Amino acid sequence: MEAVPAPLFAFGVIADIQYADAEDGYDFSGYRRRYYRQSLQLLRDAVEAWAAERPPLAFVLQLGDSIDGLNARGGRAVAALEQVLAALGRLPVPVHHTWGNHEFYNFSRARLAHTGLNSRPAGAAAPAGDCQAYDFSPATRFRVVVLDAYDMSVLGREPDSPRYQEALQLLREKNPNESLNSPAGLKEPQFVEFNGGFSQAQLDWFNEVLKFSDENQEKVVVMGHLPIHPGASDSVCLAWNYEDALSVIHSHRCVVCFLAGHLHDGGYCLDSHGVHHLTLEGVIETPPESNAFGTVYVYEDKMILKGRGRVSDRVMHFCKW
Ligand SMILES: Nc1ncnc2c1ncn2[C@@H]1O[C@H](COP(=O)(O)OP(=O)(O)O)[C@@H](O)[C@H]1O
Repeated sequence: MEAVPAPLFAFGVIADIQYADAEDGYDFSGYRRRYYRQSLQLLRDAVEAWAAERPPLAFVLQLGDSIDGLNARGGRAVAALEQVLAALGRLPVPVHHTWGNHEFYNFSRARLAHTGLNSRPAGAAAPAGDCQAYDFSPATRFRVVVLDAYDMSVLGREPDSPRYQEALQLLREKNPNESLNSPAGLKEPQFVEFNGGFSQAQLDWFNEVLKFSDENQEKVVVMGHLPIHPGASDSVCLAWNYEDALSVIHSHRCVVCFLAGHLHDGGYCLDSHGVHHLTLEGVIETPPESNAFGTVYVYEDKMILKGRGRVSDRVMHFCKW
């Protein structure tokens, strides 16, 4: 019998834990149940499963919305975050975090930088300013880029800051609704307050990282809280200027996969340039008897996602090699 080749390395993925010590509730539409308290147990179950994997995982990607905005109202943000980080801290491997809207409902951007959700290694090259994007290389000829989908946003920044004003102006231009969280009647429904986008400085930095990766024959996985391809999202959950991020990716050959959260139903597509877009199902809308996380096994020619609970298994071939 032919031996199954070992992967080069493997990593864990999880999205939208949205933990709060609160009774179950519902999403805005009132139809989707949210298991606020149980989500911490599902995270602990995920950690236990990852910790038992052999060979051990190289790292875990947490795709944003680790705690729910409900915590802010109850003054429980710090306690909730401590519990989530303690659960993840049982893993002996690095966890890389991207920030979602619910992080900003609980903490300012400045504050988040001083919490355990700041996973950017000290001294890592990053865009100028307070953008949280960074990249790292977990293995030879492989790179992970962590994007900051709320770099251009009204969430997380002081109302008197230039970036807040710039974001608000753009949002108001695109969204005339009384509630800026409402996408009703919009030509570009992603222009809602609970989303955000990428600044030009971040896109320029991203372009340089991908140029380096192209030149060094690296394969790149990109992660961000907001999806950037309509085939892997509904029209509301996309990043404001998702097309700009896609243009940067498509002007290089190195990117093999874009990982996102935010859309709790999940999504997937293979785009016209051979990039896999995987939007992970959210833990928060996952019943207690199931789960929503995965392990990605990386090979020379493909990545294999082993999904748990609501997350499906998936083989993602590297189309450009
Ligand atoms: N269609 C809508 N119209 C107005 N407000 C909305 C709408 N959809 C969501 N919201 C509000 O936007 C915010 C973010 O929505 P939420 O459901 O919490 O997003 P998430 O899926 O990230 O948890 C909430 O305050 C919610 O009440």
